[in-house]
Amino acid sequence: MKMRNCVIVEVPLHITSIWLPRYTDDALTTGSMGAGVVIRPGVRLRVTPNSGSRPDVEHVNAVLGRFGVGFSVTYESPVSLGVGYGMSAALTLGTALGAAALLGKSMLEAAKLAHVIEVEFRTGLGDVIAEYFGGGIELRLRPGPPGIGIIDRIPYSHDVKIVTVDMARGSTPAMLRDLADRLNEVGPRYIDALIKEPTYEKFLELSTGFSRDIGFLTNELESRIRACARYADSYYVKKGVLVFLTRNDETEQLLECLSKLGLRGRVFQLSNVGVEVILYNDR
Ligand SMILES: Nc1ncnc2c1ncn2[C@@H]1O[C@H](COP(=O)(O)OP(=O)(O)OP(=O)(O)O)[C@@H](O)[C@H]1O
Ligand SMILES: CC(C)(CO)[C@@H](O)C(=O)[O-]
Repeated sequence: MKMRNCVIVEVPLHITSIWLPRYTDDALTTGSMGAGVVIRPGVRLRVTPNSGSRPDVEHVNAVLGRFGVGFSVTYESPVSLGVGYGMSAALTLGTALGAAALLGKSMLEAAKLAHVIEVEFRTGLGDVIAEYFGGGIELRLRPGPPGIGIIDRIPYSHDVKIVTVDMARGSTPAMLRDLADRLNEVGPRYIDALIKEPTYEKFLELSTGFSRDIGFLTNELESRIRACARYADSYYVKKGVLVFLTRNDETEQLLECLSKLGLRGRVFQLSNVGVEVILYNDR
C-alpha cells in the first residue's frame, strides 16, 4: 500500500474535575474513574513520514520509538504543557494516532499505546480515553484506555461555555503521589454520587466539592473570585487551572470580572466529538 504523506490529528483537551486512580500491575487496566470536561479548541498535530522536526517531549519520542519510526511531528495548541489540560495525553494520543494512520495500523491499538505511555510516565490516567471519545462532560465508569475502559456522557445545555484561568504549573506525578491517600479517602463518595445522579447540576455541585476537599480550591482563591462566581454555573480547580462552567450570555461579563482581578480567562466549547484523524496526500 502506498504510504500517505501527511496526517492531521485534532485532539480535544480534557480537564478532569473528579478522579480516583486505580492502579493494577498492568498499564492497560490501570486508569481512573471520575469525570471532567472535554473541550476545544484542542491540539492539532501534523505527522509526516520523514525525519523532520519533533517537539522536545519525551512522550512523543516514546510513541515513535514503540512504532520503530522517526516520523516528523509538529503541533499547535492553545495551552501549555503542565498546567492541567491533559496536554501530555493529547500529544501522546495525537502522535500515536498519526503514526498508526500513516502505517495503516489500528486506531484503537494506537490509543491503548498512548494510554500505556501516559501511565508509565505517571502523567495521565483518564485523559486518553476522555480525549479519544469526547462527550463534552464525560463520566469514567471503568478505568483503562479506549477498548478497555468504559466512559459515559452527561448531557448539558447547548449554551454552556467553559472559561479557564491558568494559575500555575505543576507536576502530575508529584500531584498523584501527594494526593494518593486523600483521593482514596474522598474519591469513591463523589464518584458514587455522580453515577447515581449523572446530571449537569450534580456534576457542578460535586466538582466544586471535590476541588475543595482535595485542597485545590482554597478559601483564599474562593474569596478572590467570589464577585465573578455570579456569572458562572459553577467552578472547580484541577492542578494549575481554574475552570468555570458558564453560559453564552454571561461569558463576556465573566471575562471582564476576572480581568478586573488580574486574571486572564480563555473561552472553550464543550467538545462532543473526540479525536479526528484525516489523511492527506499532498501538503
Ligand atoms: N515546557 C514544558 N512544561 C511542562 N512540561 C513539559 C514541558 N516540556 C515537556 N514537558 C513534559 O510534559 C509532561 C507534562 O505532563 P503533565 O501531565 O504534567 O502535563 P499536562 O498533561 O499538561 O497536565 P495534566 O496531566 O495535569 O492535565 C511532563 O512529562 C514534562 O516532562
Ligand atoms: C491523573 C489525571 C488527573 C492527570 O491529568 C487524569 O489523567 C485523570 O483524571 O485520571
